[in-house]
Amino acid sequence: MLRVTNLNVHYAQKLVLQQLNFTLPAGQSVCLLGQNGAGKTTFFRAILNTIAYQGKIVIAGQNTKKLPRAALAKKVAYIPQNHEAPANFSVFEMVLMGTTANLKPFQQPGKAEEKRALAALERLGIRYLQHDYFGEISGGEQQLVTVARSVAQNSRVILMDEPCANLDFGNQMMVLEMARELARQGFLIIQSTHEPNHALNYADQILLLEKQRMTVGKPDKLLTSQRLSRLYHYPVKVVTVNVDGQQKRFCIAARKELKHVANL
Ligand SMILES: Nc1ncnc2c1ncn2[C@@H]1O[C@H](COP(=O)(O)OP(=O)(O)OP(=O)(O)O)[C@@H](O)[C@H]1O
Repeated sequence: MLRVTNLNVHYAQKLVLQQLNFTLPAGQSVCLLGQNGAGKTTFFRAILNTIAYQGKIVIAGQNTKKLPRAALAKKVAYIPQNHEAPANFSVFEMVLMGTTANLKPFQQPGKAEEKRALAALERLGIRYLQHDYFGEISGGEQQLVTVARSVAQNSRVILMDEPCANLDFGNQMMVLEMARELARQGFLIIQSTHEPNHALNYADQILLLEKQRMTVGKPDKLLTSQRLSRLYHYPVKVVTVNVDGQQKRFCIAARKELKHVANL
């Protein structure tokens, strides 16, 4: 579904992504981990063809560099980290806009698109917001609307840049479960996150970005105490807990005392 070959990205003299080579099949929920500034958004930008890069990115057999923007939008939906709030659009209109990626030039959304937009709002549990202005709802609600828009877009690859960042605990779980459900329906979902517990419990596959390089693997193999401590420069322990007969793994901070606080 997504094949990345010899991907290198620089900003001026600064090398951000170096020699990335991997393939991700359809039907997976993938978590992308990496420190602040590691290059997660840059990786998404390369897939979206909005920055210059060396190498090749192929989605469903097609080189994304050669796809016109509209054709790429049919294949990839993107939820950015910070969304601008166009105050004069309603929530329903915002989500309906997602459906236009699949329309012909100048074609207006019809009944089928309206139905899809409403279904996406329903799925995110925010249909009650449909008549509100996007600019007048909370940051977390806006986040859910952008997720609904990407679902309405119906592209087979969905890139989510920290989709849970502004959400309350229940809505975080809902987005994670929805990502997993969409993956079961054949979508490829890649979401960046700073919460290793989301990756440990909800991802089929992990992308771990460290020192410009990407490592790909299953959560139980890749997300060890040692690896996560090294990644975040902070001692953590991954523990296994039996939850209602199921073995779940959690990452917890393992520093015994806060030395940096004592030094203040
Ligand atoms: N337009 C740009 N011009 C120059 N440098 C940039 C640009 N955009 C990003 N960078 C740099 O590239 C590096 C990777 O940035 P990126 O936003 O991809 O990181 P990230 O992993 O998404 O970070 P975070 O987790 O903090 O959102 C950072 O050092 C950043 O300062």
